[in-house]
Amino acid sequence: MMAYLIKGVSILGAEPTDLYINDGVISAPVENAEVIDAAGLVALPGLVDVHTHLREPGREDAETVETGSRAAALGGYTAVCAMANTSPVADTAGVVEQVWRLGREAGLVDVQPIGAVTVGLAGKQMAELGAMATSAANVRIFSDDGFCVADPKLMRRALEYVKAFDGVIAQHAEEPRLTEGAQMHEGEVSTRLGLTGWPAVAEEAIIARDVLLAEHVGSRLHVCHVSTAGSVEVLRQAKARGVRVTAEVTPHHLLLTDELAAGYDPVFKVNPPLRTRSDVEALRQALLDGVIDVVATDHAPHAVQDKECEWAHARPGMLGLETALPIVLSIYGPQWDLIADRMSRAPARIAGLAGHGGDLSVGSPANLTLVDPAARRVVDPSELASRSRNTPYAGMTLPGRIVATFLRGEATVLDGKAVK
Ligand SMILES: NC(=O)N[C@@H](CC(=O)O)C(=O)O
Ligand SMILES: [Zn+2]
Ligand SMILES: [Zn+2]
Repeated sequence: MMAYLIKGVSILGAEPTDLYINDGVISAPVENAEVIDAAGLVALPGLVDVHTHLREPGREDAETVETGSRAAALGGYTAVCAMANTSPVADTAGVVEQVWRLGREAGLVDVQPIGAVTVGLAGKQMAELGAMATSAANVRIFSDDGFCVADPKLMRRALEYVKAFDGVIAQHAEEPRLTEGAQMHEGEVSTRLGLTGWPAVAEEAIIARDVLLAEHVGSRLHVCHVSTAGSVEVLRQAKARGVRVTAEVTPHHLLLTDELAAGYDPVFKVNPPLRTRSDVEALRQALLDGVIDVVATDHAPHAVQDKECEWAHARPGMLGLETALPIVLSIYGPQWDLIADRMSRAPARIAGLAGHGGDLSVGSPANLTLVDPAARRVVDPSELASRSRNTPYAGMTLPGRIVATFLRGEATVLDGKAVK
């Protein structure tokens, strides 16, 4: 294993220093280390994504564990949690172990599988949560993402069940009866365009119900892709009461609005939909306040034929892994401690990933990324490592280039390029 001297690096924006990596950990000075000139670079703990779609098994034409892992490493990530809406669904020990193993084989990030809450994501019968928890994949997050666990009794039972092993239910909050046929955010723009609306209350009503259920049974709830100002208020009150709830926001909900639907380009179609400017402002403030705990990408690759078609027929979802840090930097600027907390420490804690989200002190696992905050780049979909091309940021100039990423002391990215 190669030893590295990362020379003149700024850890979380502090005065430049030398950082050594040896034997998989941040180490005391060693001889014969490979020198990386890190003047002007900032070191962050490796980013952790609690919400990634890798599409394998089943839609390897859109993404594989390997291509998604490469996109993640290039984005500065050292761990991603892979959502269960694959084909077959990750609702058994067999499937989660397969995804976990593929992640190990790719060796670019730690791939932590998420297990489905219900069999086939059908919302009828609870999946074998215990078997997935005790499998080699060691599943702790369970989610029917893509669908809402709409049945309150099932949701209650799932919350109770995972308590035994400190698991968490990650809810895609969407009351299905309120979003039938929905194409975009319900508001002025949907009225103007004549598209069926997805009202904010469809999200807020489920979050309100679920925080009450989590409070009632004393379990952990995680809310996926929070998108409205009203949801933030429900979460703020629940947290003030001490409910064990955490929440995520995506880079796209922190930046983009429903006005983008006006061009009918399906690259902007996503679930939950892009909302209004005032929702965006509330989400930005909630991430600062800690009412929203983490930034999660909801990286949702889709094949060309599923995206480059009529708006109504296009699949919802957008790429996120390779642009998340630049988007967050463009919004918040160099608030490195905030970024490290919301994109590494807090997500590692929620996912129970020991070894990630550390403080880069001597002896801790060398999971880290080096960022050049002064570099700017134009997003070019053809240059992405993802197998899909559905980025909403094409042509945008964004700050921050990921120069290197290390997973347990092994370089996964050097000079801005994946090493394998
Ligand atoms: N976010 C999306 O619009 N799509 C996700 C599913 C989901 O996160 O709900 C997908 O799997 O494509
Ligand atoms: Zn979802
Ligand atoms: Zn998702």
